[in-house]
Amino acid sequence: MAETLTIALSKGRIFKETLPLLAAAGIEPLDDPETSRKLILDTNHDDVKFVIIRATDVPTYVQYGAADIGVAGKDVLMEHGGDGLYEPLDLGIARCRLMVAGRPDAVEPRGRLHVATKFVNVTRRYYAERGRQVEVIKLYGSMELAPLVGLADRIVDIVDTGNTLRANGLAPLEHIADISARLVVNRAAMKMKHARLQSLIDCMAAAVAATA
Ligand SMILES: Nc1ncnc2c1ncn2[C@@H]1O[C@H](COP(=O)(O)OP(=O)(O)OP(=O)(O)O)[C@@H](O)[C@H]1O
Ligand SMILES: O=P(O)(O)OC[C@H]1O[C@H](OP(=O)(O)OP(=O)(O)O)[C@H](O)[C@@H]1O
Repeated sequence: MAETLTIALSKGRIFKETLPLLAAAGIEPLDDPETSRKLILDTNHDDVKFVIIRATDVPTYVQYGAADIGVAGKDVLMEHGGDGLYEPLDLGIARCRLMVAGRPDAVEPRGRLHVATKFVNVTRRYYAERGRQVEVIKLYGSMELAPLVGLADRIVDIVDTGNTLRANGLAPLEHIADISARLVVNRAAMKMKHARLQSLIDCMAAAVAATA
């Protein structure tokens, strides 16, 4: 049997939207991660496995070679930095925008701007490039709450429909980047398992082109 090919995916929208692209490459899971408690899923190929992990952990697993290939949002990749990763394909799925948001009537504070986010590296870089010293406050979720309770003046978060911001009386203020999910490949695996990975990338690229 050939050496195992390990594919890292997160539950939810990434898994759901990647499935048809993997099916185009002839790869299908034998379990549903939404109902199964298993973290390693078998597929219809004995030598292909999925590992089901948090979205933010995908670059780390692929960087260290614990997974050969994975799917991660560009937001997560920007925050991770991309060390040890090859990014061969924009899958065009899980599209959204990374934005600065705040109260619609937001004024500049007297002191430093306080910005709450889980994207601390991206946020520091964004303001540093604009020559602004800001206080970045690391949160792990529910960023929209921060300006409502006086924890921060702004947030940096994902915006899709804008419903979450609106529901909390916030508005998008500055666009940082357009986001979609990307295929990421471990650099060493790309050499060692080149033929299999390249044919998987090619099949997925054809499926992406067909849906565009
Ligand atoms: N509302 C959204 N609409 C479209 N794409 C989104 C939306 N929210 C997040 N995304 C994209 O999908 C990716 C995965 O999001 P998902 O909600 O599955 O994980 P998460 O909750 O951000 O991560 P974690 O599991 O670490 O909390 C994000 O990195 C982003 O690129
Ligand atoms: O602009 P919207 O369409 O409201 O989407 C934006 C929200 O989606 C994401 O959250 P998360 O993935 O936790 O929420 P979801 O899975 O309910 O979209 C993100 O952190 C925002 O809170």
